[in-house]
Amino acid sequence: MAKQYDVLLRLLILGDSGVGKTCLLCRFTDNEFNSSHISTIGVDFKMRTLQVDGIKVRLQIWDTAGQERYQTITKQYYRRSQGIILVYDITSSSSFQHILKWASDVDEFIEGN
Ligand SMILES: Nc1nc2c(ncn2[C@@H]2O[C@H](COP(=O)(O)OP(=O)(O)OP(=O)(O)O)[C@@H](O)[C@H]2O)c(=O)[nH]1
Repeated sequence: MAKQYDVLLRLLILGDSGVGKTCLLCRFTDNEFNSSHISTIGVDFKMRTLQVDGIKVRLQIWDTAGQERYQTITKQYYRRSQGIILVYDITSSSSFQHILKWASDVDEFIEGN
């Protein structure tokens, strides 16, 4: 059986609740958009495999809940990822300002572990 991928990369999406993290991921993996907002509970993931310079790269992208009450769960995934995508809503300045907080949380968690 042909190998399904050559490289596996784990990415994590972070940002305030409602900024569009799940929608962004659904568009990227399934080319779909759903206008209803159902908050992610804890974490969820989707995959997409791309060809990059002849190499099959499988992206395993973890979508996290933006709500504060899930942060104990979502922080467990910081260390397991090889890349982090920080998302904000272009119509919400507070969600943009909070990007600094998300980034410093990641730094803090990674340094402490
Ligand atoms: N107009 C517009 N609305 C969007 C866009 N992306 C997402 N939305 C809407 O924003 C709302 C929230 O989107 P989600 O993707 O569920 O947000 P989220 O960041 O995953 O939220 P949590 O799971 O609570 O952290 C939904 O009602 C979407 O329809 C966009 O590009 N344009």
